Amino acid sequence: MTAISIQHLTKDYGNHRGIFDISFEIKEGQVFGFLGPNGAGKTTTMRHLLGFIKPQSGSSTILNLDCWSQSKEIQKHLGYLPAEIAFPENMTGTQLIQHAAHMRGIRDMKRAQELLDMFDLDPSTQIKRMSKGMKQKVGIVCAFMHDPQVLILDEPTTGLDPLMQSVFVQLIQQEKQKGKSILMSSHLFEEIEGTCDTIAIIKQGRIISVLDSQDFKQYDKTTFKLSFRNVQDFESIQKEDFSILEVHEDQLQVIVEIEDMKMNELISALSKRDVSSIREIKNSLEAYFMDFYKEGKYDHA
Ligand SMILES: Nc1ncnc2c1ncn2[C@@H]1O[C@H](COP(=O)(O)OP(=O)(O)OP(=O)(O)O)[C@@H](O)[C@H]1O
Repeated sequence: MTAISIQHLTKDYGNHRGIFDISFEIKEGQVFGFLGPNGAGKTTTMRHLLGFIKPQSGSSTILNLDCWSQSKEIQKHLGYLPAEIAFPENMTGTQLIQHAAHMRGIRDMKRAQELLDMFDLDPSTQIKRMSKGMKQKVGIVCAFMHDPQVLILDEPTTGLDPLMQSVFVQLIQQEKQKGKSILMSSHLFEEIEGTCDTIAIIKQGRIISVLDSQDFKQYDKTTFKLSFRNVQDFESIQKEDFSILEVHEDQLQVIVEIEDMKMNELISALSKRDVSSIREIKNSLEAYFMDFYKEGKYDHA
């Protein structure tokens, strides 16, 4: 069954800003990553799903309910974590969580307590005295505590430290196991790589690429910075059949991108040469996405 469906969604704010002809579907039990540079249109798309914005054209549904006209019904099945959470500052975290539970008619606070334990949060502090990370944890508890069927998470790990980011990845994996459908925007490649079945990349309001996790494997390449002790070896390696990204003559350095299946060929070529250092310089999936993020590439007029 389709959990979220977006069909030709458009909201033109003028000056090429907004979203244009966005279409994608998220199936039940699917974790869908939404990636794109600042101002690309992720939040605008999500706000349509929440029923906060009326589309100029196109439509969106959650669990076959229309996001604009049936948003109240959708709320019962939806958990939402906004990118910027505006909490009432004069409450404690506990009061806010209880208030949110009351609004949703939740009496059993077992799941809320499990989430508090998982994220190691004592919510008794006044919200105005909480750090950004603590507020984010309160937001996560409020988004997940009613065990919603569909989750929309806008940059959910903003402000969380690396340990808590990994706890969050575990939470997403658990929810996926339970069959929940999740749309999540993020700027963190590891988070996306560790959780998502499908990724859509949005740029300047348009979807420019949709990949599924099988496709990521095709980008299993590693980039190495190789330094040599002599000019002959530095020059001869460039004549081998490797994809050379950069050459730094003054440092006798070559930057190569190697597909995993060609790794043995690289090792064999290096064993015949005098190598002073080998450094892995970046994750290939990240490199792949960076290509889309870069100014000028895949831009629409
Ligand atoms: N209410 C509005 N009025 C005018 N322009 C808007 C409005 N809301 C968003 N925009 C513009 O639409 C574009 C998309 O913004 P959006 O917030 O959806 O981007 P985003 O992908 O979520 O960015 P970020 O990663 O920075 O959060 C931006 O150019 C933004 O300035």
